[in-house]
This record gives sequence, structure tokens and C-alpha cells, in this order.
Amino acid sequence: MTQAAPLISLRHVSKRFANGTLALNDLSLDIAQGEFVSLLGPSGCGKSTALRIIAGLANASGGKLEWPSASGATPVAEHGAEISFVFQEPTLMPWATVFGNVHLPLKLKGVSRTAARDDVMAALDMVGLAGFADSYPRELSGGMKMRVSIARALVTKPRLLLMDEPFAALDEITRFKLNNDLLHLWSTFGWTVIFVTHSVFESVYLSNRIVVMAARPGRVVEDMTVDAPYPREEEFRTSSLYNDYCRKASEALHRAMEASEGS
Ligand SMILES: Nc1ncnc2c1ncn2[C@@H]1O[C@H](COP(=O)(O)OP(=O)(O)OP(=O)(O)O)[C@@H](O)[C@H]1O
Repeated sequence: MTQAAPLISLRHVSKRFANGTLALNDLSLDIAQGEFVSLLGPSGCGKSTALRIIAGLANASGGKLEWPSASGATPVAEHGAEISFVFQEPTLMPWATVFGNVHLPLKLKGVSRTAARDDVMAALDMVGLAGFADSYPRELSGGMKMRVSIARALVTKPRLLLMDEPFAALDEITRFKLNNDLLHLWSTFGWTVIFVTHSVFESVYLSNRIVVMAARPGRVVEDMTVDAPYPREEEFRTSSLYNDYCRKASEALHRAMEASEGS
């Protein structure tokens, strides 16, 4: 059986900042189309740096980032169009309505409000906010603002969704709800997701693969599969399978923390 080429391939990627910090050292990682991968690790292990390099927001100092599944048909620089990024802060424009905020990425591509209407409304519908198109960010709860931020990421119909601790600032109930909604969208649309988190519990609930990283320098120390079927719903959170994986991921994170201290 031949295996499909990965969507993204990082080969021996390193990143050294101008102040000398080696944020990533020899990071090699293949991400397959449709995977939901969490990057889990202690603060400073280079999770955000890795995500920013994949997004094209930062350059690697060494190594290569490739898109093997494109088989050379699309120049690497053009993959930016297929990637969306969701940050920890929703970073909405306070003076614009929800519609205006979600329209932004299309507006930047020259798509008018009228031409974008259907796509913007479809993205708002996906996150359950179609009824709030004319509201302003100040009128929304933290969870709703994050939904707007997710709709803004989805409006360009990305193949790859990069999420940097998107739910870290939310209360637990809202976070659980958004975890469920994200999984539902992922299974419906089949994107590839790379999700940065500090939370063992969140990484196990969401992903089918957890890449555990250690710091100083940032590197991969474990790569574990979460072999639990989808759809995963609330019952999964209390299952023994979930608990087993949480224990394994937690042990891996402890090893990563010890490796970070010792380096
Ligand atoms: N612009 C920068 N200049 C210098 N050093 C930086 C810069 N950005 C990040 N670093 C350093 O690179 C290392 C990796 O940072 P990064 O933010 O990628 O880690 P992280 O795992 O995402 O951390 P956290 O979980 O705290 O967000 C850290 O030591 C950080 O201090």
C-alpha cells in the first residue's frame, strides 16, 4: 500500500532569533491531510514559533518546509492562500460589525461586501452566529468573540487551520462547547488542523495525534497517536479510554518538562 504524501513536511527546521535564542532545533514533522494534530509542551518550547513558520509569518533559520502533496504544481509561496490562523486573542476590529470583521480577509483580496455576503453569512452560520451579523464586538461574550474570530478564519475556505491556544482565555464551559463545535466543523469539512495548547485534556479530547515538545532548545520529544473514534462528545470526557490517554499525555509532558530543565 502506498501512503499519501503528507500535506506539510518540516525537515530539520531550526529558528534562531536575533538575540541568540535557539527557539527550534532540528524539528522534523510530517503532517498528513485531514489530521488534527496538537502541539503540546511547556512554555517556551517553540510551539508558536513552529506555527508561525508554517503560516509563513516567520522564516526558518535552517531546514526546509515543503508541501509534498502539491507535487510541485503550486509554488510554496502560494500556500498562504490555503492557510488560516486563529490566535489566542480574537483581535476583532471594535469599530466594525461582526459582518465587517468576518468580511476582512475577503476585503483584503478585493472582494466587495455584496459579493462576499453569501460566504460571510455561511461562515457565521458555521459558528452559530448568523443572527449577530450586525452586532459589534463590545456586545458579544468572550466565547462569541472567539466564534467570530473562527468564522473570519473559515471564510476563505482554508485547507489548513492553524490555532494558537484559541480557547485558553475562555471559561471551562465555553471552552468545552467550542471544542465540540470545532470537532464538528473539522469532521464536516475535513481540514487539516494544527492546534497549539498547554492543556493535556484539550489535546486528548480534540486530536488524533499529539506532538510533545521540550524547550531550550525547542524540539519534538514524543509523537503519540490518540486512537479513539470520532465523533467524540461529552461521554468521551468521562470514558476510561480518555483517561488512559490523558495519563499517557501527562506523563509525556512531564518527561518533556524534565528534558527542558536539564538542557
Ligand atoms: N521575537 C523573538 N525574539 C527573541 N526570542 C523569541 C522571540 N519569539 C520567541 N522567542 C523565544 O523563543 C522561544 C520559543 O518561543 P515560543 O513563543 O515559540 O514558545 P511557545 O512554546 O509557544 O511558548 P508559550 O507556550 O509560552 O506561548 C522562547 O524562549 C521565547 O522566549
